[in-house]
Amino acid sequence: MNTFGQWFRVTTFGESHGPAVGAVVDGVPPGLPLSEADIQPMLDRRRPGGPLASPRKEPDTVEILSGVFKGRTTGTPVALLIRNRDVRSGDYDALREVFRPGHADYTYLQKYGLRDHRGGGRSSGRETAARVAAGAVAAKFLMTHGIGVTGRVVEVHGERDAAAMEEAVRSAAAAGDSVGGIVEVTAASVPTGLGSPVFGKLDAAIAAAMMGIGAVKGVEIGEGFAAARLFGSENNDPMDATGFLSNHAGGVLGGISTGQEIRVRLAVKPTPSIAMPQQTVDLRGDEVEVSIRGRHDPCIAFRLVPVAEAMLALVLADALLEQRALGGKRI
Ligand SMILES: Cc1cc2nc3c(=O)[nH]c(=O)nc-3n(C[C@H](O)[C@H](O)[C@H](O)COP(=O)(O)O)c2cc1C
Ligand SMILES: C=C(O[C@@H]1CC(C(=O)O)=C[C@@H](OP(=O)(O)O)[C@H]1O)C(=O)O
Repeated sequence: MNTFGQWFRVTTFGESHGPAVGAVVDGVPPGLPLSEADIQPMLDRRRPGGPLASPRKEPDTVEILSGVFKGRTTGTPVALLIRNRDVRSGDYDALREVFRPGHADYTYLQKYGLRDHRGGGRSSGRETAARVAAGAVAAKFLMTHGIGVTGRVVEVHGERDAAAMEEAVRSAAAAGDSVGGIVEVTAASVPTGLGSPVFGKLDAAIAAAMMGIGAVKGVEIGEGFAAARLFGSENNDPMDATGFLSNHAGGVLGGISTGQEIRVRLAVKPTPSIAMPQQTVDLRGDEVEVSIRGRHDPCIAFRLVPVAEAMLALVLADALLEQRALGGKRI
């Protein structure tokens, strides 16, 4: 069973080098005003291009195929399509029989017994375009409850200053290498009472959603790992008659939202596909050296910000619908 996605449900489809990627969003309440213009800005923030990202030229134009009539959702599945426009599968010819260190090539073959070697296929970061489109629908629904989700890169390769972060990416790319970073995503004006105390914990749902994004290797909520080094007196959030006096918990206590800002941090690993020579094996198990050409992000953290926002929006939309359905405190 999924930890989230029981009420506001999303499936994505498509491969990086197929004709399109897309999403089907089920459970969107009827009557929500929705058009492509609500979704496109979030996709524009995610799409490849620019000095710090893959040079693949994808317009990432979204089409709404169903679930909307006269500018409002009908309560039926909302299908979203994004066509792939700049596929260059020849880049992967030399990798047909080789496992890229750090990518999903080896494990995918172990699981399915076959592999779409063209750009990672289903394991490509390209799939996140579909999630962002779905997340934009969730964000639109959350807006009707006054909830807003925003993210930012807070660190790249240990650097926190914007210019130093950019330089870290540029110099790694110039050396044929890549760097990772930390992304923070927050949700404001979340009502109290979302989530459940045991299996449907809101923090567990958030962690599962974030870990479900490629290249994410760690998730923290509130103080996260730092809490392990604090005293209880430092980590607790005392209350007075006006409410909580601090937010070390990151907006969730006992699996249920406190009504404070939800604060999540993601550790994003360095991009696996790098030009620098690396040791690996081929399909026969023979040792080979691989140097990966093609169009890759030298740092995924910047690309991941709208994806993390989308995932948090999807979890919160799901939790809101659950709260409505279970007839708990009225929201
Ligand atoms: C938005 C985004 C962009 C990505 N861009 C690249 C890329 O250009 N090259 C690459 O090798 N991996 C890229 N990745 C990472 C791989 O998709 C990911 O590392 C791979 O699927 C293995 O999964 P794992 O890192 O979660 O174990 C990207 C991931 C995301 C979310
Ligand atoms: C295309 C996108 O990112 C891609 C993610 C990716 C990977 O291996 O994850 C590899 C690269 O693509 P290609 O398959 O063309 O080599 C990136 O450009 C996108 O985000 O839209």
